[in-house]
Amino acid sequence: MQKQRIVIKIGSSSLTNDYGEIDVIKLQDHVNAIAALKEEKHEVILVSSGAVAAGFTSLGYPSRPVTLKGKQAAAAVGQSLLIQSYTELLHEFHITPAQILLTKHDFSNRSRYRNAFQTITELLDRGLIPIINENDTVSVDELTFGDNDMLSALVSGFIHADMLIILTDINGLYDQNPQIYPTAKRLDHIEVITEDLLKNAEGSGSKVGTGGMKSKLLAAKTASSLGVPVFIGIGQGRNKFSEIMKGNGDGTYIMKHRLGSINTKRQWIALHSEAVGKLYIDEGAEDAILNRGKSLLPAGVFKVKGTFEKGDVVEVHSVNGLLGKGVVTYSSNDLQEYVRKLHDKQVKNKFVPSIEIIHRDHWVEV
Ligand SMILES: Nc1ncnc2c1ncn2[C@@H]1O[C@H](COP(=O)(O)OP(=O)(O)O)[C@@H](O)[C@H]1O
Ligand SMILES: N[C@@H](CCC(=O)OP(=O)(O)O)C(=O)O
Repeated sequence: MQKQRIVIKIGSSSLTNDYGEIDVIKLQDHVNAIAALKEEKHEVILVSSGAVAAGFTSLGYPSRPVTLKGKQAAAAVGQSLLIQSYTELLHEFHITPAQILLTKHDFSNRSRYRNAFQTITELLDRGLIPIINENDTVSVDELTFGDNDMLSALVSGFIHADMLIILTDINGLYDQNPQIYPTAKRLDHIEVITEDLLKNAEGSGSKVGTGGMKSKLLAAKTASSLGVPVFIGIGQGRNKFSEIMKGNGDGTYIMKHRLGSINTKRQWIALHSEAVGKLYIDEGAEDAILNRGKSLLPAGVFKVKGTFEKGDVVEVHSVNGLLGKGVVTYSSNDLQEYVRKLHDKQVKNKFVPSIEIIHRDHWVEV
């Protein structure tokens, strides 16, 4: 098999037991399989949960804490225990891991986003295994990724992974929660994640996991929209990841065919940037940018709202509502002036330049 770049997300339930301890047998199995992938020269990025689950016992909690300070303190303890265990086990295979703790801010800030990308790429180029987790100790509720399923989807899009493997405690997605409906059927392959599938994936998971199947599906939807095929399921033994990559995994494959990957800048605009203004465009401009792949020109803009600078991200609306987001090449002041002149019959014909306001490469539809 050709060299592939694989993101593997391992949930708390696949790393720890219900008593807040790292399950060394489970961990050893993952490490053996990662080492097998490395032997085959694949690049591996691990998104590992388990910090809270591995740390709460040392803090004297009887079960996974529910308060923010409890979870953050547990993560501070558990994260170092986890990395220590990974380091020791990977060392047997002469593999060095590198810990990366990310916050949502690292994605929303364009230069931090670029830096994270460069660091991960450098680690991969040098043969290391980045082990990523959310920086739980400093992330507060409204500023979190939600869960590591979503973090793994964002990471896999961001580094253009060939596949995202979400390893969990169940062999894939069922048409209903199998814990409640014993006749539920496993879905082997899906292309589109429908509202129905999401509704039937609600319901709690293990005592140590956070998101349940629904969060995995939402993550798969994001990864899929970024052109990354996803596997959700289980596996055992040294060859579990290579078997999953070959299509023989015990779980659900989610892949859309004919989808190319989306470049990192457009991913950032779509998923992480904050729009600071709004442009309202007419039907001709809507057709040009949505159906004809054109850049947005000033002639189609009839209203500018908000204060922004050249290089900021703005929303674009038409009478049909929000169309997408893009990076503007004008400040709001210049643009307002430009649009005013353009629509002023007195000066209209004297005003010739027609430089794009949003270049097509810096535009994403919602
Ligand atoms: N439709 C469904 N198909 C499969 N699993 C489901 C479904 N609905 C709910 N679940 C639950 O989701 C759980 C997996 O989520 P979770 O325990 O959070 O995993 P992890 O710790 O690996 O992130 C399963 O064990 C199962 O109980
Ligand atoms: N960042 C948290 C994990 C959050 C999370 O999404 O957990 P899980 O549902 O087990 O993948 C931790 O390390 O405990």
